[in-house]
Amino acid sequence: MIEANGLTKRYGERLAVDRLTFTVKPGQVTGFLGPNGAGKSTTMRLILGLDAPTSGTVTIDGRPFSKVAYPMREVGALLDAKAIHGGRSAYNHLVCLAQTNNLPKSRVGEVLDLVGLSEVARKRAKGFSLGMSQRLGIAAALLGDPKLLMFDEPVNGLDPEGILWIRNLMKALAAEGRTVFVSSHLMSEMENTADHLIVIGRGRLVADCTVTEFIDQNSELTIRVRTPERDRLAGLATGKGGVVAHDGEDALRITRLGMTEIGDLAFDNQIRVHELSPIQASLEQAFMELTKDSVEYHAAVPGRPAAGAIADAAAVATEVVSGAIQHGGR
Ligand SMILES: Nc1ncnc2c1ncn2[C@@H]1O[C@H](COP(=O)(O)OP(=O)(O)OP(=O)(O)O)[C@@H](O)[C@H]1O
Repeated sequence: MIEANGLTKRYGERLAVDRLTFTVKPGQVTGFLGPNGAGKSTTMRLILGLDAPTSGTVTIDGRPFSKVAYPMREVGALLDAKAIHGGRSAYNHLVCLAQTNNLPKSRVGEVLDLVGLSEVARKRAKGFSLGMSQRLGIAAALLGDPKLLMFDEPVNGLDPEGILWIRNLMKALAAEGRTVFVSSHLMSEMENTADHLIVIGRGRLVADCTVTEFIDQNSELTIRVRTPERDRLAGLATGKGGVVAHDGEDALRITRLGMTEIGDLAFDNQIRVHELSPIQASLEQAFMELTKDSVEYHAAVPGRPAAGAIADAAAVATEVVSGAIQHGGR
């Protein structure tokens, strides 16, 4: 279990991590989400003691990482896949790690098999593609058979087969009762992998909830109605407080009114309805909506104010949303 309490990291003027308090529990995959520059890697480095917090604490099973007696047996981490000695073979790289951490050499063959690198084990790591390096990094993380695993953007550089493989691996590790903490800036990836989500924006906690809660709290249900009397129904729905948009010649998209209300409204006014269907926003849309104000770099959009202005104005909105979610989600 990872417990962060008021965790804060400042680099000069930049507050990279801002009073983060959260718990990562065993037996499930916890997705750590946030747009680029949100503070995910910094938080992971703080957990692993690679950087010291400016204030606050973070512990692994109740102890700071520096007090963990056999680090590789307790925590396996993949932070930067390319941070390996390129002149060594994959096999030698893992053997060195095993020896310096008092782990049996036999474990090297096992993890190479597990990540599918046995055939290239004797090749130098500097010739490895990013995907192969990711697999080698995962092999190193698994070497000590640790009960806690942390992966920073593990699907980077992996092809679709590799992505599916790592997704299943993370789920299997969690099913064995391990704590699995994985960062990504891609909500679509986490939607398929994580049970629980910790979302940050500009270093601050934005959401701490299950995937289902996240969708429910951050996406508005839209109802699509197809009717030959589009404009009459639009007027009636607006009168009832609905927010209405046209969706082609004969259809509307309505929010703020439920499906039953819209159906009854049409029936009471003898309007024929040819389709009445719910459209739930995807997790990706919910995530973009929630964090749009806390991304570090915005691409310029013609006709819109400068990125800084948008980000500043909306940082306040993010705080409001954050409060609502944290209180509503528990
Ligand atoms: N060593 C450092 N010195 C100064 N600033 C830093 C340092 N490390 C990170 N930062 C800044 O802290 C903020 C958070 O960076 P971090 O890499 O933790 O974000 P991230 O969520 O992992 O982003 P990404 O998805 O792009 O990797 C950024 O503004 C970054 O520029």
